[in-house]
Amino acid sequence: MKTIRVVAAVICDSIEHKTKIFSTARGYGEFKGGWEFPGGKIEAGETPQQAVVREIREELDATVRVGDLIDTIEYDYPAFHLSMDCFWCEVASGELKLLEAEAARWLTKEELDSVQWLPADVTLIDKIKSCMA
Ligand SMILES: Nc1nc2c([nH]c(=O)n2[C@H]2C[C@H](O)[C@@H](COP(=O)(O)OP(=O)(O)OP(=O)(O)O)O2)c(=O)[nH]1
Ligand SMILES: [Mg+2]
Repeated sequence: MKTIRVVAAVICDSIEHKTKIFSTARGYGEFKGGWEFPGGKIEAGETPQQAVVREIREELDATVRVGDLIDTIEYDYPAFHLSMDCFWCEVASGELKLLEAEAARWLTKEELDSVQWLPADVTLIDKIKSCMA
């Protein structure tokens, strides 16, 4: 099965004290309407961290500071294997604009289960919860 290497930005209000997490609903394609973390495919020659910064500029028009790796999610979709590096991030400059997503929410720990996550993200959510205030 083909593996696609993806990065995801788990943007929080403050990496030091995480009370809210930014999530978006996909605006197009097979998973349209599913909730996820902004990001996308790593391009040739890029580090995962560089891919995060590029993707967030492309999708949200803002610059993020990339913190620690939270987890690498390995998940088998019917058509491909997903390998996704998920990083804590904070907005460094600019405002988050929805250039591709159809909706976005800042979710508290209690609200994290209130959206329909993409299947690969479900295990990540528990890990995120355990790191939030
Ligand atoms: N960005 C992102 N992708 C996710 C998450 N969970 C999950 O299963 N995926 C899957 C959906 C897609 O098949 C793939 C990521 O691709 P993408 O569509 O974001 O890639 P991209 O931004 O480079 O977009 P494109 O040019 O290929 O349209 O990973 C997630 O939390 N964030
Ligand atoms: Mg994307």
